[in-house]
Amino acid sequence: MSPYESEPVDRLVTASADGEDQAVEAALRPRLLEEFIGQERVREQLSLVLQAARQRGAAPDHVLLSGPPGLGKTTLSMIIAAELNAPIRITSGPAIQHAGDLAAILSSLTEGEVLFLDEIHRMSRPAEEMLYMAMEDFRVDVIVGKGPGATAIPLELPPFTLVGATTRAGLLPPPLRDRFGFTGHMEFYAPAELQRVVHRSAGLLDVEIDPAGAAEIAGRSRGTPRIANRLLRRVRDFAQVRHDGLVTREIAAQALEVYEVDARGLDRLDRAVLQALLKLFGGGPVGLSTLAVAVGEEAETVEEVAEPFLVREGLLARTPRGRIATAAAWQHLGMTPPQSVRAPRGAQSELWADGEA
Ligand SMILES: Nc1ncnc2c1ncn2[C@@H]1O[C@H](COP(=O)(O)OP(=O)(O)OP(=O)(O)O)[C@@H](O)[C@H]1O
Repeated sequence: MSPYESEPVDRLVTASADGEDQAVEAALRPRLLEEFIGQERVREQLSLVLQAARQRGAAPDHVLLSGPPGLGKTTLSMIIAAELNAPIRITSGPAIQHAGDLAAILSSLTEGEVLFLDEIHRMSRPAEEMLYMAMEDFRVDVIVGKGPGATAIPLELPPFTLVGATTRAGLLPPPLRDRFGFTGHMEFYAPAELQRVVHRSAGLLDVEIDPAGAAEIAGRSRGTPRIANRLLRRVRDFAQVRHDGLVTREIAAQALEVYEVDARGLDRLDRAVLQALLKLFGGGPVGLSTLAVAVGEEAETVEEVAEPFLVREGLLARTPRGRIATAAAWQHLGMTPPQSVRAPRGAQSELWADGEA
């Protein structure tokens, strides 16, 4: 299971969508490629694929979108359909347990339709094998009956475009990966891009916000538009209830302090892990299970929920000897590392190369 998928959804900074997100997201999704913010490379590549297909009057190659949740894979798949003026059918790997489930979907597609298959890496093996043939030859063999009397009835499919999304392109079997004509790798968004996302969403939600307010929310959103949109909604509540509705830098910062999302996007659990590492273990190295006991969480929760972001932010490093805090971690919590840690020797020294003396 991916570290992303195992995140509990009750965290404000989780990248997975909860019920409220799903309801609001539909309204916030950009509809066309030119409204889609950031991901310049994927956008340019995709725009060429789509334009060429439109010129040829044919369905484009199948598209694979890979990257962490909440970066806009579903949104892009809808944009692909909109740009092609084609209908879209949305399903997901876990929803397709049997090859028959997939056969039913494929056989009801219309010509040129876009089929969006989210979490494609979680499809069952027989369905996956059926998909190979459907993608390549626009044909499936439907098996009728069981045992020695079973027969395969070939079924022609209209040309369609599969858009697969995965958080883990590496988990896809090569035969499946190879059948996509184009793979777009989605990256975390830069703060300036997220600021534009916040600004745009604020406009759609009728929230009055100034540029510094949008920047403040963007900086705490962990590079993820879904989180940016969620934080914006919480900040909007705060601005409306406690103030006059206008979101400024100060209001955004105050609101997110109430919700325990700090200036760098760390929440309570992330900070508890760092604090234990620094205060109880002098910055490490300390074993995962010891660290987990210190924060009163399961080792899996610390490893899969808190650590990926802390590692990505360069605040924590996983080493064979245990978890180590980096110079940036001490700095972030406003603490001075002990002398022994400030001048490390050997293997750890590169962790300090860009930190304070
Ligand atoms: N580039 C973008 N510009 C503006 N809004 C965006 C962008 N990317 C994502 N969003 C917004 O972020 C939210 C989440 O996007 P989306 O559902 O497409 O993510 P996802 O990658 O499909 O996530 P998951 O893998 O969890 O389904 C949506 O509300 C969408 O409007």
